[in-house]
Amino acid sequence: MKVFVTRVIPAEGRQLMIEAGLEVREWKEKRGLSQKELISNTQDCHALLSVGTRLDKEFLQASAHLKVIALHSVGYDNVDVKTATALGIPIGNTPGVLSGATADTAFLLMLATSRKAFYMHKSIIKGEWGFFDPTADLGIELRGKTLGVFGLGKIGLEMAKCCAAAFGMQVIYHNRRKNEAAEKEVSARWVSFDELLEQSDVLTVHTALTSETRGKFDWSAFTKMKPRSIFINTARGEIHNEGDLLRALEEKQIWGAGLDVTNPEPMRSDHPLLNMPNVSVLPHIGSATEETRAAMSVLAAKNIIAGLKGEQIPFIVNPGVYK
Ligand SMILES: NC(=O)c1ccc[n+]([C@@H]2O[C@H](COP(=O)([O-])OP(=O)(O)OC[C@H]3O[C@@H](n4cnc5c(N)ncnc54)[C@H](O)[C@@H]3O)[C@@H](O)[C@H]2O)c1
Ligand SMILES: O=C(O)[C@H](O)CO
Repeated sequence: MKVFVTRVIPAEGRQLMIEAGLEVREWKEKRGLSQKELISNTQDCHALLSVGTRLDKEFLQASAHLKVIALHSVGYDNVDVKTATALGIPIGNTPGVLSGATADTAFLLMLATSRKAFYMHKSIIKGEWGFFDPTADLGIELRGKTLGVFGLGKIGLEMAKCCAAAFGMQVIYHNRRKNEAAEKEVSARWVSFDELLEQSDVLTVHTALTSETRGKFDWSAFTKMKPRSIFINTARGEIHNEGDLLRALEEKQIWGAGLDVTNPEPMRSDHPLLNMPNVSVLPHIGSATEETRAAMSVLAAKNIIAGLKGEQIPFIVNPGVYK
């Protein structure tokens, strides 16, 4: 049986599929696939392993013969899951194995932003390292401050643990429902969304992108935050409104921001956020460690192998497909 893979993936996952007797065809070009290329490459395949490729209704309807689709990500906001379920196609993702690496990225952005690290690094390259000025380029300390987590799930909990252990930060969070197990692990306290905005010194976003979370951090939200607070988003760029974030920083409604995700991606290289001292931006590298990407490829391969054997896939996004 044949699997089409929309990017070259780590050897660990590819090997697992080859050992299971599958023919693996990877898209090796250094550019994304067009919709037409995606459809034509998938036509003679039994499964698709998708690395960040948008899978919309048109693609799924043209590829209804697929026995399984495995995503090389935990997020599945770029897939029309409803259509896949209606067509009987199981969709798999890679939860858990990337939580540590992604939380590390949020922690890195928080610390880098609080000390203007990216901006100061650029100032050396520009030849601006002058005399020692005790009043210039000052950051904000994190010790004992309040961390607000929007979405205390797997990644949010890892971030909360890091912040509590490293800086003794108190953790508050907002989920639709309380996460009592996580509350115990980091002594977290549930608060309303408005209280999260009003009380957080650092507010870090870790929800999926859904119709409820899209655009949640807009002008109205930023104006409720503390003037010396830092906003971190490693979840999805569409959860914040980038124009409103820029204005909130320019008008000092908030102090700083750290982003691993932007809207759109890639961010244009002359975006004004990239020149602000209190802003740190990374190009969506949350899960980008050798260990994590290898583990993600293995989970995706396990989903493909199980799906092609006609078994229930181990990491399923749409369990309704089996009912
Ligand atoms: N930057 C990256 O490279 C990267 C890497 C991995 C994941 N992500 C993103 O992070 C997201 C979270 O991943 P996870 O594994 O922690 O997921 P998770 O399901 O374990 O956690 C998400 C949490 O958000 C909560 N939540 C959902 N909707 C909510 C709402 N409307 N209001 C408040 N809380 C809500 C859920 O209850 C859950 O606790 C993914 O969906 C993905 O978009 C980004
Ligand atoms: O959702 C994820 O796993 C990351 O954002 C990679 O796409």
